[in-house]
Amino acid sequence: MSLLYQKQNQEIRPGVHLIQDVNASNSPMKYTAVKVLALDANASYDETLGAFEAGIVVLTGKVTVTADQQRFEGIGQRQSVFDKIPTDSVYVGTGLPFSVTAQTAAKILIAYSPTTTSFPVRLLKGDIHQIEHRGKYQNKRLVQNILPDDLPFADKLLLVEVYTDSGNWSSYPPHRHDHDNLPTESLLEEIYYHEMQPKQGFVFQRVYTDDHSLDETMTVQNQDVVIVPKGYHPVGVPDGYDSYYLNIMAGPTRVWHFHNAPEHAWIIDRK
Ligand SMILES: O=C(O)C[C@@H](O)[C@H](O)C(=O)CO
Repeated sequence: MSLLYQKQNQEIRPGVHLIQDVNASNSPMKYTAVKVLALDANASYDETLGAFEAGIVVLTGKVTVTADQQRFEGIGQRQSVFDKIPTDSVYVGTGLPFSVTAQTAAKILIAYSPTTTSFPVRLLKGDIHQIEHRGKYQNKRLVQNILPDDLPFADKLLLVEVYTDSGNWSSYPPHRHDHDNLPTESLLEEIYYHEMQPKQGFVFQRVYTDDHSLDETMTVQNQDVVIVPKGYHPVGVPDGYDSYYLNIMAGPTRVWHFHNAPEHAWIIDRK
């Protein structure tokens, strides 16, 4: 089973280009799915959700989103994800129709999680994001929380974006969240949508379980997706390149409690 989904570029509607489409039909993921779309200026994408909730993240550009008689005009805060400006997102509740119209050339990520529990449509402005500077030495990363577990605005979805600069590691020391054992650990699947700066760069990502029954190390390139159905999932960024990834997480309980690999937990305690 490959955990790596390389970028596509398929025009699915006039001016709407499909970059990624990972879901239960082409992956083992049960709680999470993702679409990444590039929209030409003035292009529109619309969809009616089945028994899913969705988080629409405006990765780049300016768009107008309509959902459930609400209209959010001119949302989006950046031209590149590497502007490191928290962007805007829209949460759309289960079963609702939505549309996205690009005012400028734009890129959006639509994160999905199956649910029949309704939560209201909500604009998640970038300026509400909780920003974190995590790590030390070559383990530093910038975290911009979009929909963390302390915002009760969704049934299952958790969304966060992470910047890891040249020569650093993130999602490190390795941790897992694949045991439904609260309060110690929650069971959350995870999807990574990666971008690189400069674009020709790559990162290494390893996904592995304690018993190594799953142990895959991948070369991940710009706009690739990596799925983490279970296991530890560290990311290493080569010198000279900067990494961005957006994480989608979901599972039986919407809380992020992870377990650090014991043999590597000392990394956290360095002075
Ligand atoms: O702190 C980081 O390096 C980011 C990770 O926590 C990432 O968001 C993840 O693996 C969540 O489980």
